Amino acid sequence: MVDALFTDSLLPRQPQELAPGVIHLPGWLSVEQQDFLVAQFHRWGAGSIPPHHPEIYGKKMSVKLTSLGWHWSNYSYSRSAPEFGGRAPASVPDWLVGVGRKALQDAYSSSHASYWPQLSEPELVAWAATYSPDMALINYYAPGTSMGMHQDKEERSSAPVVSLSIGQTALFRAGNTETKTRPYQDILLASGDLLVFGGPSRFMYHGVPKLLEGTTPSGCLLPEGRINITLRVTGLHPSEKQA
Ligand SMILES: O=C(O)CCC(=O)C(=O)O
Ligand SMILES: [Fe+2]
Repeated sequence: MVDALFTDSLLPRQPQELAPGVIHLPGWLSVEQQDFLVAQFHRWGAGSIPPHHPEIYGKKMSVKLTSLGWHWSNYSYSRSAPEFGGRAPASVPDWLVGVGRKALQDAYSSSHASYWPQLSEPELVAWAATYSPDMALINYYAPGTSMGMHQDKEERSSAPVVSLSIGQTALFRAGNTETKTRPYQDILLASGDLLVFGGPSRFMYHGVPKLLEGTTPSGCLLPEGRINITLRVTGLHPSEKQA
């Protein structure tokens, strides 16, 4: 009861630099943008690779996944999905690349980021404009699901990861780059929040221990659960396939 009183919307949510390179901007997406992304989520899900529970070493993840640009399976990227008739995912649309660029520009502006990337505003704008994510992971967390601590390290690029959240609030655990264990910081990622992690924290361990019940904003087009979209630069050539 008391816990519920002090979670999420009742606490002031401010932009926060959790660690060098890790910036959380609460409420970055407007309600209209969130609505658009929910509709888009359904369109992507109806495409060549339906949301599915990926298997990791034979064990199914609780989260459902689809992707753009590259298919992800068992810690590796491929251009097509053998599990889905060899079909290839749709590519990352230009508008979503644009969202990624704006995300870097906003998150890493000197008003939020004091440690990294330490660029002047014009340098930041120019750098953000070169961000070209060639893959997006689109996760759906049904109520009660979670994601264990892991590093996003299948990419051969150290470009930042841009993460967007829609629907139920998630407890997100931002760890360190060495171990899955402490020190870590727990934050709440609510509908519309932006999180970026790059630079010295690009390969930090992170996970989602749980979703919070009763936190779907009223009017949200996603009736339950949570969508998380991460944009990544794979650094892979389109003709490559990871073993
Ligand atoms: O759902 C999240 O906030 C994080 C998702 C994530 O870590 C991943 O897809 O690799
Ligand atoms: Fe991740």
